[in-house]
Amino acid sequence: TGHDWGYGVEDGPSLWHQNYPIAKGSRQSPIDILPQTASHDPSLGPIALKYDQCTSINIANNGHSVVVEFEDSDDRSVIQGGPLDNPYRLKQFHFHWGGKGCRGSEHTVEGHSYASELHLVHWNAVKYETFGEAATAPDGLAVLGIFLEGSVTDFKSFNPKCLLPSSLHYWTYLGSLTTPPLHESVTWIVLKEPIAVSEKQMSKFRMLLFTGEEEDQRMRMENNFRPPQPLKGRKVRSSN
Ligand SMILES: Cc1cc(C)cc(S(N)(=O)=O)c1
Ligand SMILES: [Zn+2]
Repeated sequence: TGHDWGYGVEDGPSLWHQNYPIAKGSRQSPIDILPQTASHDPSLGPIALKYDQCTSINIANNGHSVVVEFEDSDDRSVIQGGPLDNPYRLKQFHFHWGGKGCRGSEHTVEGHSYASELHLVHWNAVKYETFGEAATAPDGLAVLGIFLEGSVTDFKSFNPKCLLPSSLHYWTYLGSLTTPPLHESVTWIVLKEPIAVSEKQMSKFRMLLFTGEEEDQRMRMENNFRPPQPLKGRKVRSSN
């Protein structure tokens, strides 16, 4: 029942290639970002986020993370600009985090991990009919990655608009979903500036539970992050 993969010793990231051979593909995510080697591309314009009319539908523990789904039947909540050729529609957002301390993000910056990473997932509704179809297309998805670092502040609500840092400077590269099925369909846009969350908020993530094979095997949901994957010649570009 449920998924044939996880983050444990028996089913973790190093074993995913057994059921998902693309795990050893040429554009896998996450990666370790090296700011010095990221080529500054003046043709990369700013990203534009239109989340004002966003309508969240539900929040759920999908056994691997906490996910907030959005109504995506029209273009009311979209990301555009930057490396994207057209608007991509907000579908959901979710988080990855560690068990304690500052490990937990999926992308790293010169080997530095953050406590958590927020992924705002968008799909190319101009070229594709459904999210499922877009999720298997090389230009089908755009995921906005935002680092969360522990600090003693509070953040008010999960409206994605107020989850954004002050600067929208970013790195961008072509990659994949970071959990199975690991489709190589994602244009990653990772913001340089993290947002601050309090240890209290982080502890709330850690109270979420993975759904075990047997319902009574409720394991603590933590360390639901995949380690950095080989760059395999890819270029990471930096906004101005
Ligand atoms: C399997 C999967 C689905 C979705 C919508 C998003 C991801 S991720 N972590 O790459 O943003 C993974
Ligand atoms: Zn994710």
